[in-house]
Amino acid sequence: MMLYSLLILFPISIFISRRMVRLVRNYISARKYGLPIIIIPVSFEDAWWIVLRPLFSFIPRLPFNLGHWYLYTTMGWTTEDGNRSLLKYGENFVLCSPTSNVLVTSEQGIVETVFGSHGKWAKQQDQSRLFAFYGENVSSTHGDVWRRHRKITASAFNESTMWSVWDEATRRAGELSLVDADVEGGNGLTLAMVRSKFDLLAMQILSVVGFGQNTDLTERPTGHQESLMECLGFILQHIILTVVFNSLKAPDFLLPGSLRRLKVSIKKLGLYMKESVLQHVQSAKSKPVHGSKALSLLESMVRANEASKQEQKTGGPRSYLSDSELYGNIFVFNVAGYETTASSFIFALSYLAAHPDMQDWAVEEIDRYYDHDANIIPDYAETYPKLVRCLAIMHETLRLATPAPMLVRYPYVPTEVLVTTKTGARTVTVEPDTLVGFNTTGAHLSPRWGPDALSFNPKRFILPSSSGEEELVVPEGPLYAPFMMGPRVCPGKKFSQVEFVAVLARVLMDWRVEVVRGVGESEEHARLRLMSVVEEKKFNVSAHLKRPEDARVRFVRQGKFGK
Ligand code: HEM
Repeated sequence: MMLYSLLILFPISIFISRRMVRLVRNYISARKYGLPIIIIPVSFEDAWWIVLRPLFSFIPRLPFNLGHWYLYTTMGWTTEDGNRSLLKYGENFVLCSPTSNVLVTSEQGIVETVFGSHGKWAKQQDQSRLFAFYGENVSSTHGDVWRRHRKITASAFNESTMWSVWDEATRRAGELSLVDADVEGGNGLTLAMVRSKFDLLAMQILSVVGFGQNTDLTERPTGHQESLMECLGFILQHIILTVVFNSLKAPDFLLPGSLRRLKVSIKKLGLYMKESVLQHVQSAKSKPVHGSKALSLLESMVRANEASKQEQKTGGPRSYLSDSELYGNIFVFNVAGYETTASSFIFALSYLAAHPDMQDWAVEEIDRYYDHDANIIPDYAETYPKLVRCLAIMHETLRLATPAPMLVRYPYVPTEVLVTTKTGARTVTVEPDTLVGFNTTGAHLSPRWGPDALSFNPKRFILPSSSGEEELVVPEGPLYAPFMMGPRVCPGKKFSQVEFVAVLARVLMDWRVEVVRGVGESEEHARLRLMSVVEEKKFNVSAHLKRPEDARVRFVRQGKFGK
């Protein structure tokens, strides 16, 4: 018995001692910044902790605030924290763990230095390569390789793509069924139900615009066991499971059903991508594109790639993408574009249900520019630029519920940054083993936004222009950066904005979204309750509600389209 205890306790004590030594070393190094230090015994960089963390969910409830560190041990902790740490510790502080130090910042100068340039600061390797299992891509690469990826992939996000996004999003949103059988009884839909409807919508739009697959959800081409949407959908909805278990080499019979299904979907999606790339390469070689024909992201990318191959200089560095890099990129477009946009829909609709005055304000704009014929899709170039209130609603939603709450970088070599501390500005050297984390949530909810920083007020982004028309004014820089800034700014920014505006405008033409009251509950109380549910967020690839079952909204037909 004694021997068994020793066999177990010995490695554990070695493990703990080594971590203690590293913690002390990192603490000494963190002190040089002159900033508040939060000591955390484990970090979001410890892969084993990510798996075990849920087992320790009791820690925050420990007495005397002993478990305050638990919050900071997950990548998206700022989603839960809101602006609390910023108010308590300031715009700069350090998370010190045995694994590394993270300099958390929302200070303009530091963010501009670190995220504004690509040369000296890199994305954290482990994180950026998570979704590279189909191939390296624009998100997983750095330096010259990244430049090659970015050049080819950027060509996919052109104005003709935006036309497709607009048309597809408007059409799909018009087909949405937002009533459930129980709505007659006045129960409406839980926010979880609404999310799953808009998740599906975002996925359908991506699969059409991304792959050019305008097929039924379940249509299976000859030789395929699953439709493209089925396997893409399954992977995207189980993305964490995919990342964790994709490399598992265990035989099928040892795996639970969901993992077996995942393996099949991963393989099938690979097959679909291979077929699509092959087909587009052949068509790029044989058929030039005429006029403004809208191409899918994949097709545009393949065509730009083929053009690059033609221009390749003998002996020069490779200027085009390999097939696996094409697969890697189209997959990462789907991962990056799906959760982020779907999450914006659910938060925006919840805010609008809780703020009927803002909904009226948006509908007033939509009424001005939309024909009341359901079959007419308004012209993208004519209409989209005018829907500034709808876009302001997206910006306000992304400010309050940003899907990318903390972005991290590390310097390739020891690099100096100017940091403001309680005693004034000082230049500090950031070592390559230290991360700089941009606390976007803190910046978005900072008191710099004024006394109503925590309120939903999309009007803050609108200014009347000299011509009397309303103009969208979005602050530039670290105060508001949901799409990031600098050279690695999100290439799908406009894609998601066009999609959001098209969907919101069409949904609000058809429906009015209202909060559902509990028995004997006042309207005012129901709205406050809805907002309390919306304020409790957690991070899981993007922002999610912690209790989406605890609030309901009802979509009431507006009948403007005579339905
Ligand atoms: C509300 C919607 C969206 C938000 C808030 C968002 C946000 C972001 C942010 C913050 C980054 C920078 C990440 C980093 O540097 O670590 C990023 C990168 C990226 N996004 Fe988006 N995104 C959205 C929609 C989309 C869409 C629709 C697509 C594609 C269809 C897309 C594709 C990408 C790609 C490929 C990157 C990596 C770019 C690079 O590293 O050079 N995103 N996005």
